[in-house]
Amino acid sequence: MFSLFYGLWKYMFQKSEYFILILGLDGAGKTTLLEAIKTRYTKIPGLSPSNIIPTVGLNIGKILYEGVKLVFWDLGGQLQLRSIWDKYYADVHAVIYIVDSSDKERFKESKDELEMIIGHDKLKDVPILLFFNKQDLPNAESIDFLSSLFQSVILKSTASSSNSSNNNNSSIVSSSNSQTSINIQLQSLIAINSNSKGLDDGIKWLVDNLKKNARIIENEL
Ligand SMILES: Nc1nc2c(ncn2[C@@H]2O[C@H](COP(=O)(O)OP(=O)(O)OP(=O)(O)O)[C@@H](O)[C@H]2O)c(=O)[nH]1
Ligand SMILES: [Mg+2]
Repeated sequence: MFSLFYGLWKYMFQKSEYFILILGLDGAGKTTLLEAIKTRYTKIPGLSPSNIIPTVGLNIGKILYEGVKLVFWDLGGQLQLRSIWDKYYADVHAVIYIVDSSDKERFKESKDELEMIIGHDKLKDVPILLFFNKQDLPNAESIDFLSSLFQSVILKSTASSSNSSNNNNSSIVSSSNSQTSINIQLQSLIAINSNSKGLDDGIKWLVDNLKKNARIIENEL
């Protein structure tokens, strides 16, 4: 009986809370993004980019956005730290994946990591926000170029896709077979600028998707 009332109380009064994992190669800008999110959406500003050092453990940020709580987990991207990424997969509602748009030598490495994420069993039905960061740099590749480069990973991961669409910075790829469905948004970003439109657009897309259809994580019940 108690659990019934508790469930009802939770449903009526508690704000939804979503966990979001921030992944990407070392140096892509994950922590810079996390700090920009704090600056943009909370009253306490995040660290300035000059005070950010490479991540070894876990950085956490929490915000309230349009009535929902978002908890961001930022992990280190160095090769030897990537083996712990998947320990978090079962506990997240969404993934943000960041690419350094100027690091041409590592696009292949970044694509390979993204491919593993998209294809991972524990991340089925989880929305993925793919940020092409550092768009302020003169040697950054264009969003068109990066979109077609990364589109191949997305399509490969959904080999049985029945339908895909692409407009400007966004790409929603879906499949009639729910086992291979994927919901991914491609978005430009300048993480060092906490007021960038890319940041706003990306977070809005994420929250809209979570509100519509977030997966249920068992140990939350
Ligand atoms: N120009 C420019 N530099 C950026 C941007 N975002 C991040 N950087 C720089 O990229 C470098 C790496 O940023 P981090 O946020 O530490 O990268 P990370 O992905 O957290 O790296 P790890 O913690 O090692 O996995 C820093 O020197 C940042 O200032 C951006 O939008 N533009
Ligand atoms: Mg970091």
